[in-house]
Amino acid sequence: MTQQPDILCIGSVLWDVIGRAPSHMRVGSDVPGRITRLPGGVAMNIAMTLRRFGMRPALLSNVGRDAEGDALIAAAQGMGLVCDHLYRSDDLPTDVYMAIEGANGLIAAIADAHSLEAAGDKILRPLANGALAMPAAPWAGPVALDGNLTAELLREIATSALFGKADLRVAPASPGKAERLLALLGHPSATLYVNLEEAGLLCQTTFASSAAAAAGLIARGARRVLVTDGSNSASEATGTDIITQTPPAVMVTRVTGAGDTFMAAHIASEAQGMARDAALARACQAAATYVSGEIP
Ligand SMILES: Nc1ncnc2c1ncn2[C@@H]1O[C@H](COP(=O)(O)OP(=O)(O)OP(=O)(O)O)[C@@H](O)[C@H]1O
Ligand SMILES: O=c1[nH]cc([C@@H]2O[C@H](CO)[C@@H](O)[C@H]2O)c(=O)[nH]1
Repeated sequence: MTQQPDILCIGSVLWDVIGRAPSHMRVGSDVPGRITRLPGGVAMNIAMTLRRFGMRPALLSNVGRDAEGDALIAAAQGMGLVCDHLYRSDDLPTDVYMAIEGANGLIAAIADAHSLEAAGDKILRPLANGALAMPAAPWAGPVALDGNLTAELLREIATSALFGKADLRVAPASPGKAERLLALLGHPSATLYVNLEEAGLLCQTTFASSAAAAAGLIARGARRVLVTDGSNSASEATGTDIITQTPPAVMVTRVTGAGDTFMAAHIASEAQGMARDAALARACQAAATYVSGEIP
């Protein structure tokens, strides 16, 4: 039986292939280490985290009809993610992201999300054909949308009636793709989740604080934004005010994924009816707990 989701995660769902070595690495290094494969892609990461916070996300993406795709869907279903609405392409392979991490941090990464880009608006069919929604009754719940979609598709979403009633929560896929989100900046029901660097890229400037960045994005037409800045304060801004809070101090053992944890905790807190201050505090706390190495 198809499970009814309470949030849609739209964007990349792929395999992360991560090579990790304990040594300091540079261009051309060839060192012993470990290579692992785990479910990834921004939409998938957000969905996995939302699930931990008690929500029931459905994935909208392209997954190939290949062995990698079958294994990825089995992993997602095992975590309780709704996979019934994924587009399974016969000719587009499952996407993959590859990163090399040394003792000195991320050395380099390549995101091959070409199949998602090629699938285009086919991934959105369940929002029009009645499977999840239809033009006469558009999806009226939360949507976590990632910036792996092409700028063209993001522009279409920004004006589509299929998203006219949705509570859009938007995350960039990487600093390199941050500018794709410009199409959604003026969307009347979009909330943007960005870090300080991404806020600067969207506004073509640099900001000294999350509050300044949040104000800058509102000035550029955003309806609501949340800006994080690592251990420094995080801010939420609307057209009327800005609230700012400082995450609790913790010992950092991991950083990748902090932004996803912040966003998922914030969305889940609001879905549970928490007020703005409380939701921001819970998101800061959850992401700080995550970077400290614990599971929030
Ligand atoms: N050093 C830290 N100490 C405490 N909390 C932190 C630290 N780094 C990150 N956090 C928590 O995580 C949130 C998001 O961090 P950050 O701004 O680094 O996100 P990000 O750059 O999107 O992360 P990533 O891209 O690695 O997932 C912060 O608002 C904070 O709550
Ligand atoms: O362009 C992209 N870069 C990185 C990711 C994902 O983000 C995580 C790393 O920051 C990782 O899961 C990767 O798949 C993506 O989906 N698109």
